[in-house]
Amino acid sequence: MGEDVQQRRLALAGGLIVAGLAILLRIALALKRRVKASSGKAQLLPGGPPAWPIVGHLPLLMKGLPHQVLGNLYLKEGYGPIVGLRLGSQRVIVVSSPAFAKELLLTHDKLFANRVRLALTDHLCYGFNKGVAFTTYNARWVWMRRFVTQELLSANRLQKLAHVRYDEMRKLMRSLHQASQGGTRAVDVGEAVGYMTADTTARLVHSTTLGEAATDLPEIVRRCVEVSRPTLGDFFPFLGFLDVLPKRRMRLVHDRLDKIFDSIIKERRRLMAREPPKELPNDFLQAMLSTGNSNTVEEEDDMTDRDAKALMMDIYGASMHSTKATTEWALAELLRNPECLQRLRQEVDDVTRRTVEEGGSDHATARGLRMDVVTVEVVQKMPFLECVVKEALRLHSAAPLLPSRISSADCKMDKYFVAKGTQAIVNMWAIARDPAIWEKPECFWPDRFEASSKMSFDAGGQHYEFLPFGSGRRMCPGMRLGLSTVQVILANFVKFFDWELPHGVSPSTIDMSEQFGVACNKKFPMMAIPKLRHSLPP
Ligand code: HEM
Repeated sequence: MGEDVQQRRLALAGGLIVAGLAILLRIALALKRRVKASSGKAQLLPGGPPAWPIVGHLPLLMKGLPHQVLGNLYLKEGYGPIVGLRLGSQRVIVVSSPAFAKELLLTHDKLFANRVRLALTDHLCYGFNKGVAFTTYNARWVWMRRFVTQELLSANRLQKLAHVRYDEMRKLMRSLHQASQGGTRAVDVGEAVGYMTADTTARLVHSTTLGEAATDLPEIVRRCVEVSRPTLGDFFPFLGFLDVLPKRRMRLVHDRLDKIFDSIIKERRRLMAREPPKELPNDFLQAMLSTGNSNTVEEEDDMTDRDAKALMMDIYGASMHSTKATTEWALAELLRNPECLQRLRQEVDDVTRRTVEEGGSDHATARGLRMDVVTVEVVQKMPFLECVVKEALRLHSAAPLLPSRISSADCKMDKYFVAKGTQAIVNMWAIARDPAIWEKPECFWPDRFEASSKMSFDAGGQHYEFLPFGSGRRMCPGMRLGLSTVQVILANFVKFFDWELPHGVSPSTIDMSEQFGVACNKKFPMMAIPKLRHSLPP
């Protein structure tokens, strides 16, 4: 008993000493920054609301969804478009204007091209500086990113694999029709789209569906989202050793995913041992396993099985959630705005009819694809659809806070001094709702993006008012695939189905609350009843 009390006292004393040293270190570093700022004739960053001792501005984030709380500092509480905050022991700048976003993502792009190391990178994924999403800016990342862009996401590659996307589109429509029992029951549209994007990604990456490798996929995806929350160590790295439980939970999910990826790779290696090279699938997995894989050494342009698994994890993680979230939000906005839905339907019907009347001059026919599914080529002729998707991306960015970056050297942003090791967050949610930039910012109004309008931005990362795919070196490499997938799904949804809301729900009562997570999703699933307009493609 006595020993127990003594041990607790020792632990408490140890804790106090660590906290005391941390505070002293913090004061010393703050003084050093002040000296550096004044010697370089720069000013210190404007601060946010008063910080709490030790935890800094962390309690602020408990007040609501992080993008909204941080965005409202600028939009409602009179703080500037750049503020310096302290989240735990981490220095963070939050940027809420296109001008500062440009300075960060263009002027200082290289300096801020490093991602932040989090518990989930080490325990759910395959570790920091593996794969392509959670890495510093280094030669290996440059090679990996080029590899993903060329072997998976190039226009040529996507064109060759178009049939996969249309197959999965047909499957999605059949599954919705079945689940709705012939148009009589409401279905969870986002969930169905999520599985469709998972299976499409799987077939693009390794030519088999995920369902074939993992029957418990829905449960694993749910667990992935649950365990991806920030941990104590993300804010206080020196306390990371206390994250025993969250790390254990991440590990358990990681192990289940690892088994699936292992089985996919093993199966391919068996095939490689059996079949001549020309009989093997010409897919991304094959490209990864053919990089001169020594499986032990890590050369810059070589890939071990672990690297291949890390890349698969990143690609699934980055593509599934954001594509699903964007499609679900866009459909929810269309159901809330029946006149937009009607206008979109008119466009889809007109363009598809014209394409057929023109004798199937559409590329799809030339390549032997069925005309019945609206294809990527056909959606390119639908300007209103493009505006609808952009407006959904503006109001409901899958990443309302662009994933944090961390600076590799001191720099100056405008007149402010930003120290090496500062994390930077661009708040797209705030920029998208700034009435100084957007007329009626809260309104779903696709026409604002019309070609003749001064807001006819594309999403390619050059217009800092509108960055749904980010910008600069770390910009989303899957933009082309993500955008066209959302467009194709929506066009087919309105072509083949009339959409009704469940009993008791009207357009004005659809709940548009957000849930912050891997992607910013609808808090409540979009339930709707799909009623067939045309017979479905076989
Ligand atoms: C509508 C769908 C999508 C949206 C809204 C979206 C959005 C984003 C955003 C905002 C980023 C962060 C960019 C930055 O920090 O500047 C990102 C990164 C990334 N996205 Fe996407 N994305 C989508 C689809 C896809 C798809 C289909 C893929 C691949 C198959 C993909 C792969 C990636 C990867 C690998 C990264 C990390 C890039 C890096 O750190 O170098 N995304 N995405």
